[in-house]
Amino acid sequence: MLDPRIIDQMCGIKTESTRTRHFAKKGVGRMAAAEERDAAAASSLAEFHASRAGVRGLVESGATAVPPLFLLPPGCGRERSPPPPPPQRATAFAIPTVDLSLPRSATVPLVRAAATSCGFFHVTSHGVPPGTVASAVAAVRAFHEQPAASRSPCYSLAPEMARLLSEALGGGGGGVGAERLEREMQVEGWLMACHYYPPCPEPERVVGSLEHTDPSLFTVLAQDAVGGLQVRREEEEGVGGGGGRGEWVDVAPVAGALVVNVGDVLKMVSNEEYKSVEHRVVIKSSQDARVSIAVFFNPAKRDASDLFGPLPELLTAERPARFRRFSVPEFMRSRRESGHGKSSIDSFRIAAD
Ligand SMILES: O=C(O)CCC(=O)C(=O)O
Ligand SMILES: [Fe+2]
Repeated sequence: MLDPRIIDQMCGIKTESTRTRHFAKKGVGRMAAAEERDAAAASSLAEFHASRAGVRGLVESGATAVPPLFLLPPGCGRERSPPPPPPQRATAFAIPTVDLSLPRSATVPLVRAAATSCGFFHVTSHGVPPGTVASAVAAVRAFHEQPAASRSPCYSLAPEMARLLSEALGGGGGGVGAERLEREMQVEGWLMACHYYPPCPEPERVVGSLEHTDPSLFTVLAQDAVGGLQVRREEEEGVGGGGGRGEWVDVAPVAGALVVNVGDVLKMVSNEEYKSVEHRVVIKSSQDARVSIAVFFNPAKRDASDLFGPLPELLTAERPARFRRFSVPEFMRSRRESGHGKSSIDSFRIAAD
């Protein structure tokens, strides 16, 4: 059994390794080696995904060494240093501690000293009951430590959705191919938002979440039975598309179903074949709190030089590219600049003649 800390490290290393593979791609003259390495890495990654057991599955399979997939390539300058020899005596680095029950005149200089020296500090007497933290930690642990048979569908849903959305692009009948999106951008779920919408005595006077489009490729959402998710329906174009027109309609929860919605990145990559629809959450109940969990799937290729745009095979004389190419950092910057939740894709739109 691996130490759980190693699992965490493995998760961290995986992310780094994905990024480093993209750096490797840029080495002119070492292209063949880099491509070979990429192909090998892609096939190990595919094998890992096919196991449908996640990183924890490696632990359960009794792995005693970190598979190469999770290691940075040698010479990239970002490898982890070899583990130090076992210490003769405990040498744990102690970050400063700030006891929040002390008077302000004491905590301010302590915080200043900590923040200006090592930048990390513990806070104690913070008022958050230990049981509250423990129950949040236990919920995360319980999810990841379910039997593999219960967890594995979670790992397979995302790649399956990416393949389906890809295959359905370009007029069906195979479309652009099931692997196209994965090849173009390497789809990964790297952000989860857990929402809790408390009941409200005057539900009609508030919103749980303001109208927005998701900046993702696509989002998978689990919701309980309370309801409150609404999408903006535009008459001319079917459902959605933003622009602040159209009527809000409820997306009633369906027992056992998950909601999938297209995000702004996929709208642009699909050259607007797919809609990224404005949605919001209203409060439906003065009695029941609502819980939802959104997982946002995005391109793993997030370097400034990884450019995406409408897939070339979707472009025709009648339907030329509607968006210019963009990188994920550029897209996220434009999203921040356009203000919370506002779609910024119009700044990438190519004006029609
Ligand atoms: O809670 C919901 O149903 C929607 C949440 C949402 O739209 C989001 O997290 O982007
Ligand atoms: Fe959303």
